[in-house]
Amino acid sequence: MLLVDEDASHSKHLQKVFGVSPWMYWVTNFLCDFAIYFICSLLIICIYYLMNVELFTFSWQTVGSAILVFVLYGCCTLPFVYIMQMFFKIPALAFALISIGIFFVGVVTTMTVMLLENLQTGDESLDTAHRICSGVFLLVPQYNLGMAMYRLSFVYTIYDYGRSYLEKIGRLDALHELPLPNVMEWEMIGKHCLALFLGSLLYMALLALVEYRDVVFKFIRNLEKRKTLQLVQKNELDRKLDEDVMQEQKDVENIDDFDEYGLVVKGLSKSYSGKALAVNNLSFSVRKGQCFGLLGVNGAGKTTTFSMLTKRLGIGSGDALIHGMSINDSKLPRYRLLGYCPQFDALNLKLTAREQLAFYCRIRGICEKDIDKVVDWAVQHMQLKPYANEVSGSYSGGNKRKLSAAISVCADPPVVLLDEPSSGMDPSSQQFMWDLILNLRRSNRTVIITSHSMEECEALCTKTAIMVNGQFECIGSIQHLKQKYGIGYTFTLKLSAISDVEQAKNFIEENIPNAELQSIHCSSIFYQIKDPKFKLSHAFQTVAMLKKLVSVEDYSLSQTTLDDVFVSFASKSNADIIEMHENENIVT
Ligand SMILES: Nc1ncnc2c1ncn2[C@@H]1O[C@H](COP(=O)(O)OP(=O)(O)OP(=O)(O)O)[C@@H](O)[C@H]1O
Repeated sequence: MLLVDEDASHSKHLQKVFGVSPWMYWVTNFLCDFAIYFICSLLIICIYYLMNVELFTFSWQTVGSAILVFVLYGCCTLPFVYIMQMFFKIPALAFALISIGIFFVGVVTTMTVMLLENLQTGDESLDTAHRICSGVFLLVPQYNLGMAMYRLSFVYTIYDYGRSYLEKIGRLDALHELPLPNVMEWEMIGKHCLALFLGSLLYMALLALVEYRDVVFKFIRNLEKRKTLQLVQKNELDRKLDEDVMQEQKDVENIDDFDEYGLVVKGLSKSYSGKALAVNNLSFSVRKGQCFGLLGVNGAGKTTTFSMLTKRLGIGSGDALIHGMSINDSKLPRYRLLGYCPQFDALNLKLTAREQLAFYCRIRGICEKDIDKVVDWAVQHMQLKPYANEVSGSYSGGNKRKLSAAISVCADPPVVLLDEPSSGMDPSSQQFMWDLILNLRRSNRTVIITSHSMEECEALCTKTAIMVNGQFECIGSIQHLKQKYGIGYTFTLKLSAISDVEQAKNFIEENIPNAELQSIHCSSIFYQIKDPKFKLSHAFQTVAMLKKLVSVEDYSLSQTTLDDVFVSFASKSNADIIEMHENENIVT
């Protein structure tokens, strides 16, 4: 259950970002699970022994064999379950279905072969069915456990008959000379032990294959890269790039001294479907001590970008360099360089803030003697002291976010990625988070944030890019964006009746030709007037004339803010999505 939980909450990914290699993750889990399983198995055998249940304890050889079978079964079943749990997202469902499945499969396969064996003695036609079943079922760990236990009980049954007979004839002194079969023989538990041993190797190899699939199946990655590049090239022909975005691309290409840069992203792209790009040829650079803001509407591709930077997703095409080293470089010490706060808090809700911070400090290689100091600092600094010893499941959303941010900076990494760091926070917590980011900048850390808020980017970022449908629509400092896009006015008109909208729209467009329609919501019409020399009096006169034709409930004219610019990009995103779906429908 914990594994499903860790995967679903992205805590496993966070551990990997902070330096836990896949093999280390699975080996530690295996050792921990196996230790618990082994102690439980020993306890069962001890209880049998103490309660004088002779079935598995009548001789030391049987006890040893039972322990061997349990050990091999544990080694085989644990990686088998690790693979099975990957198909689930809900921990309780995984627990229920996997345990019921294991029990059911174990009982059915074992009972089938036992029945066939018993029936076979009177009917030779069942011989083939028995041979096939007992051969194929060797692949099932639970069958091997069941049959091994059945064979051990079979030896005991012979022993019990022998003992009763010797007792009857008064020769119990010859008990040790009973001709019992060797339990380790091939047809007894030998083949089941070997099957369990080979099964453990098989399932461990499968687990390794799943974890290292990108390395093992390099051709799939290369194929994806080629496909993504084709999509990027196809898109390149259709799209018209903003001049600042093009300049940023050129600047990135021309960087030859990476010492000044915390992060350089070159032509990063990703496609999930193989048909459309979720991230389309992003290039940007962030100097040390600066904060880069990735601003975009829902679905713009911000999280996908972060997922590639933290290697949760393989890069479709392009590259990213952290302190001059490619993130694909196996020598890159990501655990030392990168801090990451995911969009959804990747916390273990059963641990306290202190425990989680100590856990991640250990993962990140902080000396044991310093861990308490770091944890105290983080708890104090993040205003988590009152809750530090409570399980994080009981925290409010804002405090969970603070804890996630604390985890991302606990080892003082030089590059910090924060995915919507202040989402769900009240204004005072938001201010607190902003102070934290500003402090990171002051201490020469490179910070990259994603956000939906222009205000946040204005307060924190030295460079901001607005992302629409996976690509940058504009990039630059907030001052630059304000100068470039924040000119002119936003003109809003609210009518009393929706039926008047068309007439009002035509009238405005006739009388104010440079008014660009941004959107229409119910009876409200939004225009942008980009001409800085536009006379306000002309707008008022036009509305006064319009009022004679239709009933105007309200209207406003204000200078364009960056939020208006963002909203206009968002409308463009929606329009593009609708157009894309329409095209898809035409094609189908
Ligand atoms: N696992 C996935 N499989 C298929 N498509 C996906 C997957 N994850 C994201 N997408 C698609 O990729 C695009 C970008 O999604 P992404 O989550 O990166 O956006 P975002 O900007 O982070 O949005 P939000 O602000 O809502 O988090 C969207 O169109 C989304 O539907």
